[in-house]
Amino acid sequence: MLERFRALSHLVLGPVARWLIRHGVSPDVVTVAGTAGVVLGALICFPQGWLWQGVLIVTVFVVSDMIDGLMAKTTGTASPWGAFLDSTSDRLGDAAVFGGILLFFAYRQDSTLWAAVALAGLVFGQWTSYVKARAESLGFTCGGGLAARADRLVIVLVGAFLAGLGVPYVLEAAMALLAVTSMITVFQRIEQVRRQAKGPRGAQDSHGPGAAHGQPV
Ligand SMILES: CCCCCCCC/C=C\CCCCCCCC(=O)OC[C@H](COP(=O)(O)OP(=O)(O)OC[C@H]1O[C@@H](n2ccc(N)nc2=O)[C@H](O)[C@@H]1O)OC(=O)CCCCCCC/C=C\CCCCCCCC
Ligand SMILES: O=P([O-])([O-])O[C@@H]1[C@@H](O)[C@H](O)[C@@H](O)[C@H](O)[C@@H]1O
Ligand SMILES: [Mg+2]
Ligand SMILES: [Mg+2]
Repeated sequence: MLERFRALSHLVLGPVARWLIRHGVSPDVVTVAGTAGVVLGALICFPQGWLWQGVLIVTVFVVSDMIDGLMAKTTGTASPWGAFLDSTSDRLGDAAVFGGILLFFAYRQDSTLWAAVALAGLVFGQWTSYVKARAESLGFTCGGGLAARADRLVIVLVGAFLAGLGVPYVLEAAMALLAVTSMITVFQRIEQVRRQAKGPRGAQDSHGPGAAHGQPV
């Protein structure tokens, strides 16, 4: 849903990207540093119960994930390596954010139930991304759906921020929403792939999806 704001985010973050480029910073450095910041911020702050503080730190670093690609496109250095580094780093950052919230529920709230819901949000979120990555590796088109990554991050971060300010049950509601919407997104994406695979081209065309990779479709 938030994907439509990508152009707007480029407009807002353009000056930051150009400043970093002028100072000789590469997109890969921004990707790696941003991921490290997300991981450290989430895993240090959330299990301690420092929720709003953790959200502010994580938000600063998660925004760098919009800046790295913008820098690469601005300098004409966008590459398959950059795409690979960016996507695989995102998985680690996401795991730290949801893992941090899981540890918060387990150790600060003593709630196995909500820790399990956070785990479900983590698993369905990573599954969503994997479905897209695997589908694209087989030559299918796949993406979008109810809760893509930016949507998932905004839901968990807004929920944690408000919970940190003392709003009751908002983090629980956010985690439940995430678990459900991410699961729906998995099925939406699987259905996208199934339609292509079982359609006339996917089933019959030996030059269609999957053929180039020597994989069964
Ligand atoms: C008073 C103070 C209040 C403070 C309140 C704080 C509360 C904070 C709460 C929430 C904020 C959360 C914000 C988080 C937004 C997350 C957005 C996000 O995840 O963005 C990531 C994606 C970027 O995706 P990706 O990495 O795939 O794209 P890139 O552009 O990087 O391109 C990748 C290609 O680039 C090349 N490449 C990359 C790297 C590299 N090293 N080399 C390369 O070559 C390569 O070709 C790659 O393929 O961004 C998006 O998806 C864009 C859309 C996101 C729009 C987000 C808009 C946020 C909107 C709302 C925030 C609501 C806040 C509400 C606060 C309410 C508080 C009560
Ligand atoms: O698939 P998803 O998680 O909703 O959203 C995202 C993809 O659209 C993007 O291509 C990739 O770089 C990110 O790491 C993330 O995976
Ligand atoms: Mg990025
Ligand atoms: Mg990314």
